[in-house]
Amino acid sequence: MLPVVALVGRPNVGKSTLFNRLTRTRDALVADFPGLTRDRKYGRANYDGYQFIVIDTAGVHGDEEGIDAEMASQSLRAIDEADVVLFMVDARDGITSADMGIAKHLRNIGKKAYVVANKIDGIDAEAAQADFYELGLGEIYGIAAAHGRGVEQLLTRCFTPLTDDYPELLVANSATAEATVDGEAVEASEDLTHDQIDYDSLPLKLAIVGRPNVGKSTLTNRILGEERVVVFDMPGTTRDSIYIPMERDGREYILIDTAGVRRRGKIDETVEKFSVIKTLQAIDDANVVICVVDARETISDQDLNLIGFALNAGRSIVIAVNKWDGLTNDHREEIKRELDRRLGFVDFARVHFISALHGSGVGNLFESVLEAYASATQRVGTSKLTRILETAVDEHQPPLVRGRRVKLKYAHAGGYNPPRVIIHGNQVTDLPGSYQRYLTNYFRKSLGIMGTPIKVEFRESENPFAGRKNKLTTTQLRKRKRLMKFIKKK
Ligand SMILES: Nc1nc2c(ncn2[C@@H]2O[C@H](COP(=O)(O)OP(=O)(O)OP(=O)(O)O)[C@@H](O)[C@H]2O)c(=O)[nH]1
Ligand SMILES: Nc1nc2c(ncn2[C@@H]2O[C@H](COP(=O)(O)OP(=O)(O)OP(=O)(O)O)[C@@H](O)[C@H]2O)c(=O)[nH]1
Repeated sequence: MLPVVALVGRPNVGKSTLFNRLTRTRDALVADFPGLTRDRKYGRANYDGYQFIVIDTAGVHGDEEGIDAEMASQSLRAIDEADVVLFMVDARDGITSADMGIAKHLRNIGKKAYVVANKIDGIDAEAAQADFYELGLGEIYGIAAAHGRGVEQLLTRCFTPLTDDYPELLVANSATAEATVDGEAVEASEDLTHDQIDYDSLPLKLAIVGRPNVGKSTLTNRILGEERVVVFDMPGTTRDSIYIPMERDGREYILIDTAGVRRRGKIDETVEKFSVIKTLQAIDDANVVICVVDARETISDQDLNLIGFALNAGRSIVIAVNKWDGLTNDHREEIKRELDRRLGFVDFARVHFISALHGSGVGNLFESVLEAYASATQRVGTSKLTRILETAVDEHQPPLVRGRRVKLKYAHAGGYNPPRVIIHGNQVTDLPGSYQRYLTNYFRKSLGIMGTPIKVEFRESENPFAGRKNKLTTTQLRKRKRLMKFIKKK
């Protein structure tokens, strides 16, 4: 599971700026659920070797009387869901009464909160920070969210106590990239791990996610109704999903149920049925995600954000358009056109039209689930990948950059789940986006990859890290050491 970090503070202290910095990845997609979450914004952060879920809250306003109500309405919920609270204040403004009010709440709740004094750029940071000890929440961490200063130290500080509880916190993928600094060792060992795993005999973890009311429970029950089931609750907080082992055609699965299978006498009306955190955790924990959308409603931004979150997390996906029963042909054609238009960014995912209620199309879903899983876990050797690269280049030469043709030399596998292909060559960082997309699609087609994102990365043949080592800060070195230790342990 990924740990959850909540950003709280009064308006304008820089919460959104920090949120954007933390959730920015190369293909950033923020899971934003307006309407559902009443002003909370959820994102998946992949920052500086750490991955976690971050919640941005709308600011708590300054008026003393309103604080309780506002904190209760949304910030409190975020704090409740979080493992770590970052309480942001404005280093330039000094303490305000709103800050004092929030601090009081945090002290009462007793959850670990770190006071983050933002906007320390261009001012006497130490003097400005000193002010905030009065909040009574311990050490003050100065940052400039807009420039990134201090952010890494802050994260290292608040995550160090969590690394034992949350092994997923440390990113294995970016560790691979980092670890090439020290040679081939890590990449080789990652391959070894992958090669040692017999994916076919592992239970396939399958999450069924979607907005409220799209039919997740109906689908889960439909799938389970046909199978022999043992239901068990993972004990813990409300944010835990239910894990249900099942068997289908001789293969083991674990269904991760975010909706809660209907069981008589067990429905607690007070618990919010739909939880974004629960959904995001389930996606993260799954091998394959079935994203359920409602055919009777237009595809919403929330649907797209869920799908985007799954892709960003590198998960394989299958899209199930539910409630396909009882629609006229015209209506169906219209829905299909709408889907084509809005789901272009996941054109590699299979789309199924199903009726969870009547069961039609549900069996076929599993074919795509297995196909996506096989795509994500397949093994491909360097020689095959390099051959594909050569054919791609033969068919369509890379462009000239500053009068020289970009040279692509060889390709190798850089990771699995999702598959990563690393291409080495000269001037590769100058390759235009269109050619990078051409190569990505070419690899996808040649490898027959469906339902899973594929990442193609480029490395300069000369050691791109040469001379960089000395420039790493001590914190970076320490973190790298920890990452290496973590990878070796895995
Ligand atoms: N100088 C400086 N300005 C910053 C920094 N971080 C944010 N700001 C500025 O502070 C202002 C508020 O930033 P936001 O990120 O929108 O603040 P917020 O806390 O999300 O505000 P609400 O959305 O109203 O709650 C913007 O004008 C930012 O450009 C920083 O590190 N240094
Ligand atoms: N016509 C039709 N209705 C369906 C279908 N699947 C589900 N429904 C109906 O849609 C409603 C919502 O279904 P649920 O399975 O409770 O949806 P959910 O996604 O689990 O909802 P939450 O638990 O609130 O997140 C119910 O009234 C179902 O009977 C379907 O395939 N066709």
